[in-house]
Amino acid sequence: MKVIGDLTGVRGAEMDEVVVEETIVVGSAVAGAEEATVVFAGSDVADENWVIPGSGVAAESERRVVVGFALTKKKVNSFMQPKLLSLARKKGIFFVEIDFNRPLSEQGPFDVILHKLTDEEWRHSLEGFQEEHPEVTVLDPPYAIQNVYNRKSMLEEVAALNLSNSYGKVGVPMQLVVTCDPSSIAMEVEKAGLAFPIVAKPLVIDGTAKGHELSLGFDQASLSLLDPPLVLQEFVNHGGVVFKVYIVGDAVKAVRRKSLPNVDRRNLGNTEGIIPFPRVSCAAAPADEANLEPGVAEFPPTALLESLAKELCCRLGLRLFNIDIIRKYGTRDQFYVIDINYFPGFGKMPEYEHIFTDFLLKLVPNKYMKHPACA
Ligand SMILES: O=P(O)(O)O[C@H]1[C@H](O)[C@@H](OP(=O)(O)O)[C@H](OP(=O)(O)O)[C@@H](OP(=O)(O)O)[C@H]1O
Ligand SMILES: Nc1ncnc2c1ncn2[C@@H]1O[C@H](COP(=O)(O)OP(=O)(O)O)[C@@H](O)[C@H]1O
Ligand SMILES: [Mg+2]
Ligand SMILES: [Mg+2]
Repeated sequence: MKVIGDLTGVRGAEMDEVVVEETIVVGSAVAGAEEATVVFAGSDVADENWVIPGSGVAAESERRVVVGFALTKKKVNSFMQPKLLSLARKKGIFFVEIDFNRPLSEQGPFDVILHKLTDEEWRHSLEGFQEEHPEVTVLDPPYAIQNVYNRKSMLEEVAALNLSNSYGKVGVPMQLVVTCDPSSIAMEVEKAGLAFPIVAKPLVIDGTAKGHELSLGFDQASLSLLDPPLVLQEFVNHGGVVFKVYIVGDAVKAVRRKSLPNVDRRNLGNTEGIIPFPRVSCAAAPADEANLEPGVAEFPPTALLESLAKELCCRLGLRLFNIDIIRKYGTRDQFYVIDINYFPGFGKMPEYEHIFTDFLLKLVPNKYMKHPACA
């Protein structure tokens, strides 16, 4: 493949050195240079050679994957890590921060919009933009995200799926939404037949810490201390390990995290009250494999997670999420999904920079194609 000219000026083509099959091209080019297509490989992704289609070195915006992003500072810090940005650049993917002070339609052009903001104004402007630009992929559609911001609707598709195959069974713990007066909670719980201990979770996740203020209830009398609206979920003994299963399109990767220890139901009478607990399963709390019983530490079968993820991608209409799944203690293949998070902490997902950039390129295949010589 001929390479003519050099590579500067093609915004983002700041490679000092690219490998073009056995030829090393060193230098820089002026965008819009005469003929040629450029085949280049980012130095650390040598197995992926990409050709920029069409004649001439890319005229700037028409031959690059431009991802507009609207994220909180916290999310930018945890997600936009240097290793992601540099690999993305090598693959011709450019992240452009969306300016909230200008109409979305005056920005771009974008191939993809990546977002995780909860304010209504943003949602409204994004939905308007989506109508004008159906060609732009929105990760993910606001209506689908809203579904997992409510702890009732969040798990409904998992319950409806009721996945059961030779690898195992995946359900959701018995749960009850309470919006009533606190004094009536005990009666509602008794009517629903929920067993103690019970995990009390805010019904709505609003992006603030409040949406993660969970507590454990051990006896009926204490339930009147709770502050609806809540989801009350039966506590399932699971050996102190939760599996966080990250999903990026069709890529699935599980990690182990610390979780709440088993509760001995024979001692329930000795424990009472509502006990708040911290975010026990955050990244700072990986599950220490050494102290875990073998059956507890064992990851759920990959095939089970992959079929669960595939189904939920379709049913939830989401491509970027994770699932918190636990194994019922004492069983080998009885699993419960207890939480689903939209656009979670992908920065903690092993190999996320490769997984995420490959996913983005697959979203806009006509922008780049595998050069036949490299196929
Ligand atoms: O609801 P749970 O199951 O706790 O999941 C949380 C949320 O996904 C958080 O994202 P958000 O804050 O956007 O809701 C994420 O924080 P980051 O996005 O900062 O990574 C946490 O990452 P860890 O704290 O690393 O687990 C992850 O554990
Ligand atoms: N039904 C349950 N049974 C046992 N442990 C639970 C249950 N629900 C939550 N937990 C524990 O509480 C932690 C946080 O619950 P989760 O529903 O994931 O809320 P959050 O959205 O704040 O992560 C879980 O990682 C797990 O350790
Ligand atoms: Mg969780
Ligand atoms: Mg969550």
